[in-house]
Amino acid sequence: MLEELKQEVYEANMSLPKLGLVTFTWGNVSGIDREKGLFVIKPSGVDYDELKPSDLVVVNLKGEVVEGDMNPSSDTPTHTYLYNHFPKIGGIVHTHSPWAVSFAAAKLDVPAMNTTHADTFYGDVPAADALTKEEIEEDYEGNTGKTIVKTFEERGIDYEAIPAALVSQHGPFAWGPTPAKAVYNSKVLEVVAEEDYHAMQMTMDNSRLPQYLLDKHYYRKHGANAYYGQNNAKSQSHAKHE
Ligand SMILES: O=C(CO)[C@@H](O)[C@@H](O)COP(=O)(O)O
Repeated sequence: MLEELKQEVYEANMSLPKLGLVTFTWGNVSGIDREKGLFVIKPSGVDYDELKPSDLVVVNLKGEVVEGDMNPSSDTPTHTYLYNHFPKIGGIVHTHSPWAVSFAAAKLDVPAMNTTHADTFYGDVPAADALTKEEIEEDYEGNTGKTIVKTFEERGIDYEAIPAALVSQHGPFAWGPTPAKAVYNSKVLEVVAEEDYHAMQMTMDNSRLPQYLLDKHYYRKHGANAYYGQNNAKSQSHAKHE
């Protein structure tokens, strides 16, 4: 079942160690077949150098395993929630990449401080609200997806214009129309998080790009009426820093 999607998701998973985004077995990539309502995800705890396309687990949008001998990633409930609430995404990546995790640990947005950021993210990448003790005890992974979606809804952020979020004290989730694009967005996030950290240390400031420069770079890559957001879309987090 879904052999082509398994190959695509396998290749996306294997690009994570090549891009320096994962250590050991940390991280996972999934991809969805929207017509079938099924997604494919990395099995939990499997070393990347031992992973095979046939190991990937097929899961439905209730989070139930429909095919696979291994346990799906422990983050499957988060992927499930995001696929159900962000209907235009086709792939999701979770990593523990160190610079993005540093911002997650500090519960800080990754600010849109440079044009590399603006080429991919139309504003600050938000740190989702930290889960309460009750939410963690109730369903940590499921509520992780919920806090990401709730943060985007409350802050009025277009999930296609800013295809990533930080889960406080855990790490980044990134997404896109395909698994490969989700991996690309995950890597850009790690690069700009490191750049921001150094800029903030040197200037003790986290100043933002002016809106016109954010527009110029973002829409140069995505087009005036970008699939990703609308011409005048402003992430709430960016608007407040103008
Ligand atoms: O952080 C955690 C577990 O605490 C996970 O995101 C990470 O180890 C990846 O887990 P999986 O191997 O995908 O189950």
